[in-house]
Amino acid sequence: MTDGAFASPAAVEDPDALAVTEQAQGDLAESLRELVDACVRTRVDDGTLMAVAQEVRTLTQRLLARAQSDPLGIEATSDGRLRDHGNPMVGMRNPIAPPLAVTGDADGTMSASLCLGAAYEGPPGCVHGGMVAAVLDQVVGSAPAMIGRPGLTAYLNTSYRRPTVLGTEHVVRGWIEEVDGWKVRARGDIRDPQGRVTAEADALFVVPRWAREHLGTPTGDAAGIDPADTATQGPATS
Ligand SMILES: CCCCCCCCCCCC(=O)SCCNC(=O)CCNC(=O)[C@H](O)C(C)(C)COP(=O)(O)OP(=O)(O)OC[C@H]1O[C@@H](n2cnc3c(N)ncnc32)[C@H](O)[C@@H]1OP(=O)(O)O
Repeated sequence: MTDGAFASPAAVEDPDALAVTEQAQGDLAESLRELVDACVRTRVDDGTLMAVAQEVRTLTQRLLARAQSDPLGIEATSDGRLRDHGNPMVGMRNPIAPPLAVTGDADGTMSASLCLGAAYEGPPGCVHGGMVAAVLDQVVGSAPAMIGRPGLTAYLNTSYRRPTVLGTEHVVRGWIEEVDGWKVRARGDIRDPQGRVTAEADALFVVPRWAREHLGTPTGDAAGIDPADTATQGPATS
């Protein structure tokens, strides 16, 4: 929920060099997304499958020649923002991530376009329900983060109204319903190209006690939004 929502407290040493590294990291992850999609859909012969598997293992060893043992956590990036590049929904470095590009409107509504392929299939031709919930978790949870309250999901109640179809552009939105101290209740939905809701969520995000002293008072840093102003606002309906 933190992806780009906060400025780094420390200056980035060499942003130009870091931008080059990020470009290479992002390109690697994107090439692996293509590989995953090809892995699911390929119909080549058994010999080719075995040969490719061996080649992939060789490539894996090249990457592991220098690798950290811990997960990525949150890092300062070349644009001076804190980002979680390992995040499985938005992470630029994570081939499992679609990745979602979440942006905020002036009224605090967060949105992202969503078009998932064969690797995310649940019911035939449709997005897996767990993936639908994860996407909503991410986009809805980014709304509290944008007002300085990057909470963990306490609950996420998801209603599935229609199938979310693979290979089709959907719009995901999240917005704040109510702010109560460090607790933020937020809602969101996914709509198909006809504007029909395929899934919607009602969620509570809580900034954990261990994080509150580090955050101090909510900063509203990323959007300059006063939580009091957004507490009763929903999104513009379309
Ligand atoms: C820098 C940050 C990093 C932020 C980094 C963000 C990374 C991205 C995360 C992506 C989204 C996820 O996947 S999050 C991962 C999935 N979620 C989790 O793993 C969360 C696991 N649960 C927890 O850690 C905890 O239970 C918390 C944080 C939710 C709350 O624990 P706590 O901090 O000790 O506070 P606690 O006193 O228990 O609760 C605080 C208030 O919230 C209410 N509350 C708590 N849970 C619920 C609930 N399920 N339903 C209703 N209300 C609830 C309590 O009644 C209380 O209200 P009152 O008495 O004050 O009125």
